[in-house]
Amino acid sequence: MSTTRSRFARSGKPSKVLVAAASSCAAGPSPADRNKELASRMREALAANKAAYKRLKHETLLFRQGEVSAEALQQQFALAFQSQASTFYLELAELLPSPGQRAQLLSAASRAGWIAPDRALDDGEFRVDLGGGAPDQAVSDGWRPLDLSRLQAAASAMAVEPADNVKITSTSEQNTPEVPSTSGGGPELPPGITEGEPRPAKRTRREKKAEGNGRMASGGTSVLYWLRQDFRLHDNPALCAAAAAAKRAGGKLTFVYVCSLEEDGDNLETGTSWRPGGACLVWIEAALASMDADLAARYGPGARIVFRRGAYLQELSAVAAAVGAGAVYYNRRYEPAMTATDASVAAALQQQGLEVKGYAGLLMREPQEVRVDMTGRWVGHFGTLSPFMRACERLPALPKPLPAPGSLPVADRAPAVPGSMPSAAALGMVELPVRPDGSVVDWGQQLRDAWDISESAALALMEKFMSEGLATYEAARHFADARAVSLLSAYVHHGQLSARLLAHETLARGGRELSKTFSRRLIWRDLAYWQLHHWPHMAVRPMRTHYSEQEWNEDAAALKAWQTGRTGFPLVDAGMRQLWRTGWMQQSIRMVCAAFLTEYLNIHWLHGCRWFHDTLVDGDLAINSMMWQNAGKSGLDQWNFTLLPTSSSQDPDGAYIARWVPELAQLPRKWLHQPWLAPPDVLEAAGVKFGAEPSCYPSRITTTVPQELRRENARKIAEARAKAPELIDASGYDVVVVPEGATVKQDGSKMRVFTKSDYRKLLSTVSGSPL
Ligand SMILES: Cc1cc2nc3c(=O)[nH]c(=O)nc-3n(C[C@H](O)[C@H](O)[C@H](O)COP(=O)(O)OP(=O)(O)OC[C@H]3O[C@@H](n4cnc5c(N)ncnc54)[C@H](O)[C@@H]3O)c2cc1C
Repeated sequence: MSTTRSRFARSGKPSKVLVAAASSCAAGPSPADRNKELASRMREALAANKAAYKRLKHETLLFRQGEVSAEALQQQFALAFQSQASTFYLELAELLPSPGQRAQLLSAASRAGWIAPDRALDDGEFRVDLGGGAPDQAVSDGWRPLDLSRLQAAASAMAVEPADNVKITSTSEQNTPEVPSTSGGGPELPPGITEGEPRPAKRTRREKKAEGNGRMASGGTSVLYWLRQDFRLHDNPALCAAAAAAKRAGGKLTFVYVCSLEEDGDNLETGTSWRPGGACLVWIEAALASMDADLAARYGPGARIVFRRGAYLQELSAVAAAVGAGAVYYNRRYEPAMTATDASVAAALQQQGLEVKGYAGLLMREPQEVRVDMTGRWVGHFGTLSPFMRACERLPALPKPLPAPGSLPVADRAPAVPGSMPSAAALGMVELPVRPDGSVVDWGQQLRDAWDISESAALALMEKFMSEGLATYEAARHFADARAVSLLSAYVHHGQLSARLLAHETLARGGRELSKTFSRRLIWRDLAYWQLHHWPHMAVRPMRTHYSEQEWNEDAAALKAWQTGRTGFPLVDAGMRQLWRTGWMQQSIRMVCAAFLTEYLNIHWLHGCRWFHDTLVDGDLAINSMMWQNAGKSGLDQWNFTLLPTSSSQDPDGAYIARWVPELAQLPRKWLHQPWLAPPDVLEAAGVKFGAEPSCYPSRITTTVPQELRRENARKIAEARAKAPELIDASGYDVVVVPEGATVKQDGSKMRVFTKSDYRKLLSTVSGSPL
C-alpha cells in the first residue's frame, strides 16, 4: 500500500510542474486577459486535483476494508493523475497564442506521456504538414510518438515565430511517475484521450533499442489483433495501429477471436455484468463468419481469423507464441466485468513481455472522458441528456473516421495455429437445445433470417437511412413499423458500424437541421455508458438507492405471459412476439412493453431488463439498464409520460398488430387495440376467440383500469421514498450521491434528480408530512 501512496505523492505533485510550465508560457506576449483566464483555469485544475485526492483517500480506505482490489485501486490512482494532467495540458494549449508555443507544450506533454501522441498532432496546421503521405501512411504516422525537432522544422517551414521565450519544463525527465502503465489498454484513460496510443510506460533500454529497428520489446515482430466488439474494417483505430506496427517491425498481422463468455460477465442471475445474451451470441457468431470471409476476400487467406475457445490469457499467449507476435492490439470495451477482464489480461500479457495497446473504437466519447458541469447555466437535471451533451461539447472535436486499410501485412497462407477452431460456429457459443429425438432446435435461425449480419449490410443500411429515413425521422420515428428509424442498433452495438462514422455521416447529410432527435441518439448511447461507468451496479440495483425498498409483485404467470406475448393487450403482445422472432423492437414499443410490466403489472424492472438482454440482438448492458432503470423510475431520469398499452398512435392502421398477432388479423382496425370491446358478432366474423388454447387470443391478464394500476404503482414508490427522507430534498425531489469523477465540481455530494411531479405530491400524502 505504501508504494501506491508514494506513487500518488509523486503523481499528485505535477501540478507544480504544470504551473511552472504554464506561467513560463504565459509570460510571453500573451495579453493580460489571457493570463487571467489561465490563472483561473489553473485554480480549477488544482481544485480538481484536491477532489481527486479526497477520492483516492476514500478508495484506499475501501481497499483496506477489502472492498476494492489492489488492481482497481492502482487504476484509480493512475486515472486520477493522468486525467488531471491531460485535461490541464490540453486546456492550457488552447490558451497559448502561437502555434509554435502550442506545439512545444503539446509535444513536451506527449513525450512525458501526459497526453496521447495524436493529440500533439491534432493542432491544426501541423496535422496537415505531418500527415502528407498516402492515407494509410498518414494514419500510421499519426500514431507515432512525436519528435520535437520535426515539429520545430514544421513550424519554421510555416514561418511561425519560434517560441524561444517559452521555456517548457519537460516532466519526462523530472517526474515520470511510476503509476501502473495503462498502455495495456486498461479501461481508465485520461479525459481528452479518445484514441491513439495510451500513455507509454517508461521505456527500458531493451525497448529503446528495439524501437531503433522497429522490433517489439519481446523480440517478436508480428502483431495480434484481438477482435471483440469491433467486427469491422472501416474506422477501426486498433486495426490501423496494429497494421502500422506490424509493418514497421517487418512482421505480420494475425486476427484472433477468443470465446471466453465466463470472463465477459456473470450469468443472468447475479452480479453487476451480464455476459452477452442468447440473441447477441447468435449475432456475434454470424458477424465473425462474415468478417472472416470479408478479410480473406479483401486481404488474402493470411487475414483469416484464428478462432479459440478458452481463457483469454491462455489463448492469446498461445497464439502469440505460435505466430511470433510481440504485441497485442485491441479496441476497448466498457462493461464492468469486461474492463476488469481486459485490464488483468493486458497486465499479464505485458508481464510476458508482450506490448499491449488499447484504443477507443466503440463509443464517440469514452465514459471517463466526460465530466458534467452542473455549476454554470442550468440546462437540465443531473443525469439527463442536456448537461451531458454540454460536457461533450467542451471536449475536443471528434476525430474524422478512418478509412478501411488498403492493405494489411498478413501472411500468404491462412494461419495454422494448433488448437484453433475451424470457424466461428465451431466455438459453440450459442446453446442449442436438443429434442428427445436427437434433432437440434436452431432457434437462432429466425434471427439470421431477419437480418443480414455483415459490415457491408450495416454500411448499406446506414446509406439507406441517410437518403430515405433521416428526413422523416423527426415526424415518424414513433411508428411501430420502423418506417423512419435506422434499424442500426445491433450493428452499432457489435461494432460492425462505427458510431463515429454514423455521427459524421449524419452531420454531413444535414442531420442537425433534418432531425435534432436523431443527431442526439448516439449521445444518448454515450450517456448510457457514462452512467454504467459511474454506477457499475446499474444493471442490478436502483440508482436511486431508496427505491430498492419498493414492493413489487411476484407473479410468475404474468411475467411469462409478458415474455411470450400473451398478455391479451395486442400492442404489447405484438412487440414481445416481434422481439422473440427478430431480436428487435422500435423504441416506443419497447417503452410500451416496459411500462406495461413495471407500471401496470408492478413487476420489477429487473425481470424485464434480463429478458431484453437475452432476447435483443442489440442487447447492450449500458443502454438496456439505463432504459429499464428509467422505466422502473429508479434511474437518473424518470419517464414523465404515459404509455398506454391501448394507445393507437404508434400503430394507427393496426398493420403492426395484424402482422405479429395473426389471431386478430381479421378484426376491423377500430377494435384491434382493444379487442375485448368488440361486439360478439364482430369477433365471430373475424374468427377471434379468447382463451388459453394456442389457437385463441388470450384474455387480458388484468381487467383493472390501467390508470388505477398506475396509481397503485405510484403509491408503492411513494412508500419506498417515505422510508428515506434523507434522500429527498425540500421540494420533494430525489437526490443521488454523485460518484467521484462524474462531474467537474461535485465529488461525493448529493444532487437533485428529476422526479415526476405526481410522485412529489404523493409523497406528502403517504408520509403525512408537508414538503
Ligand atoms: C426498455 C428499453 C430497452 C432498450 N434496450 C436497448 C438495448 O439493449 N440496446 C440498444 O441499442 N438500445 C436499446 N434501447 C434504445 C432504443 O430503443 C434502441 O436503440 C432503438 O430502438 C434501436 O433502433 P434503431 O437503431 O432504429 O434506432 P434509431 O432511432 O435509428 O437510433 C439510432 C441509434 O441511436 C442509439 N439509440 C437510440 N435510442 C437510444 C437510447 N434511448 N439510448 C441510447 N442509445 C440510443 C442506438 O445505437 C441506435 O441504433 C432500449 C429502449 C428501451 C425503451
